[in-house]
Amino acid sequence: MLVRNRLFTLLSSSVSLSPSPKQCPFTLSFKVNFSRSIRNPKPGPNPRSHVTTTTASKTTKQSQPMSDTARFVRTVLFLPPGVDPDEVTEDMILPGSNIVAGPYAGHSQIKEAEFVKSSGRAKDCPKDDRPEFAIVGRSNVGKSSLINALVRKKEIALTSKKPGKTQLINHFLVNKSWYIVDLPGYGFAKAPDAARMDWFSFTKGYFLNRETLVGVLLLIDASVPPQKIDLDCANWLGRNNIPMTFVFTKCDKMKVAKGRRPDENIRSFQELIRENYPQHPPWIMTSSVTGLGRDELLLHMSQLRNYWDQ
Ligand SMILES: Nc1nc2c(ncn2[C@@H]2O[C@H](COP(=O)(O)OP(=O)(O)OP(=O)(O)O)[C@@H](O)[C@H]2O)c(=O)[nH]1
Ligand SMILES: [Mg+2]
Repeated sequence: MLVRNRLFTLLSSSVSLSPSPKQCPFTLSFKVNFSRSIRNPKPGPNPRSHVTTTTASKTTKQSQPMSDTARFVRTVLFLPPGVDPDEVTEDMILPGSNIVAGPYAGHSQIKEAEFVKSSGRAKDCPKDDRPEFAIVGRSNVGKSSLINALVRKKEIALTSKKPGKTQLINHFLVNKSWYIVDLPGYGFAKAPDAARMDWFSFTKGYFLNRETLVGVLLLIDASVPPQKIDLDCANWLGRNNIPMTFVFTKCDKMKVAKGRRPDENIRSFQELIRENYPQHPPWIMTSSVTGLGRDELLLHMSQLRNYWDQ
């Protein structure tokens, strides 16, 4: 019940949207099925791997009535495999997120990270079987900065004040066992429409064919109000059943244009997402400047990875 109270406060205190959700041009026209919240888990010996997924429809408890709290928890929180919604307690929720830590959360520290290669096309990407996470978002949202913060190396991924720095698919090998992938940003403000569309044709092949993609971290700039292009991207990923985590960046920026603070922008974004997703995708607040959310995000990635690895 504690869980319910805490999240209810978080969501019900949403600031009013401008424009309101009903008039909002960002409203998505479909409901996304997040049943594949974790992509391509390898079939394995773990007896729990088939019991609980994040979808109610797949659990063995389908015929039992669900408690209000369980229903609420399922709608608002991200439940990783192996977690019973009736057993979620407040201390299982990672701070600054809606993510529950489950039994697959494990070793998450990064001991070593190295740049492996840049690829111009999906078919040129590394061909081994290691799981990977793609970092996606608008130009200048902080993708390269987040990678540097995660691996605690200042310049492993090149950052720039000028949007459009990252132009290729860049693979970074972590602990010799999994990849972080830095992708070019979309929606570079000064690019003509044709060039913006190129982003989708460039990355589409990667998203749709990359068998080892565990999930996408979709970065959203928390220092600005919700942007249509971010919702379009989430929309596209959802429609294609590509599991995503919303990673809110720049949460340290308290002095922002138009007077809206990161927490207000995040609530607005969540409100728009909540309208259209039967189950809320995982989200987390981060700052590459202060390190906010770093350890929590790594733990989240560890549980997705470990489940995938079964
Ligand atoms: N205050 C603040 N600034 C940030 C944060 N993350 C990134 N920045 C700044 O935002 C700018 C863009 O950061 P990048 O990491 O290069 O962004 P990107 O998404 O990789 O950009 P492209 O490669 O051009 O798509 C840089 O000036 C960063 O210093 C953050 O968490 N807080
Ligand atoms: Mg970059």
